[in-house]
Amino acid sequence: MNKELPGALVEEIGGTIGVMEEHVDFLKERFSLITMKEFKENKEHLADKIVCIFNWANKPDVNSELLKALPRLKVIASAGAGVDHLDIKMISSYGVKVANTPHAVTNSTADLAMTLLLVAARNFMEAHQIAVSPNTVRFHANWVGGDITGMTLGIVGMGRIGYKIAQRAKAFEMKILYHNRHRRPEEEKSVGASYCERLDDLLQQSDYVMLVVNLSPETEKLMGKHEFQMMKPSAMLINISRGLVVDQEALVEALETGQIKAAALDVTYPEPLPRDHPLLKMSNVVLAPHMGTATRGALRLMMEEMVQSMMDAVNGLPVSNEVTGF
Ligand SMILES: O=CC(=O)O
Repeated sequence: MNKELPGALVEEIGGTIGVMEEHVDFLKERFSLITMKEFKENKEHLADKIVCIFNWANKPDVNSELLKALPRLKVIASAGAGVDHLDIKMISSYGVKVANTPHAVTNSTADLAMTLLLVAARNFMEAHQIAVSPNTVRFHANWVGGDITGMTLGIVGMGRIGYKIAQRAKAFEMKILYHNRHRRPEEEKSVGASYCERLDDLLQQSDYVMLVVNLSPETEKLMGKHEFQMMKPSAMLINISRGLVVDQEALVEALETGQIKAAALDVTYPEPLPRDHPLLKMSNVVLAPHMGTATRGALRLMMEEMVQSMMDAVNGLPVSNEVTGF
């Protein structure tokens, strides 16, 4: 460990949830790294750690015990936009800031949102199975899908990612509706979107409903029985936000009873779903393993955004991307 550099606690180096191998040198040039495993084995290393890096995917257990062991800790840098895995109030009671990476993830997540929309709309999963089957055929009615051009996309949550999705949808010549806490006049104008103050209005008119909100007490189970009843039977739900934004039992029922046509989900609860979960067996469901940010570019940008926040904290500057308002 290089004693000259500020100390950083990281979950792990390499592995599936750790700092990617290709980012290790970049980090090591700036910080003296210690992993959680090393920390657990030898706690006295910790006292001089002033920053932490965590990946939401590991649902890191940032508890009082850890915070007490890090008396000089200034900031927890969390990869990704969502911070629902961290108890920010509790963390800030220790004088520690939390920073996320809201800019790094916008394009990759918006791209995945459109991927899910296209894959579900065009019955791509089934088409792929037919294409690779030994008994493949020249034409199959099951791969006749829904249209995109001219159809209505309802975006629930017009933040950074929602807006990027709207830009992509505009290029696909879709009609765009959005529901958001606040109206976004400039964004509306630039993509030709219409604001729906009531979520029900958006649900009733949309052919594709895209969930892009942060998970919070206000948005938990935002989509329940009533909301599915509001949707068109021909409509599809796409969720790239957090699983808990949807009442999953109500979703299963809506899919089983034909209240809605299909769902494409990057997020569920829990993740991954138990292997006997009904959503895994439905032909009108496309599942991805929570991979909105999983591109090389986004991972690199996330690391850069986290390092910026950590360097700010080390240098006593206002911390970039500090998460406030909890
Ligand atoms: O889920 C990924 C993120 O929060 O960016």
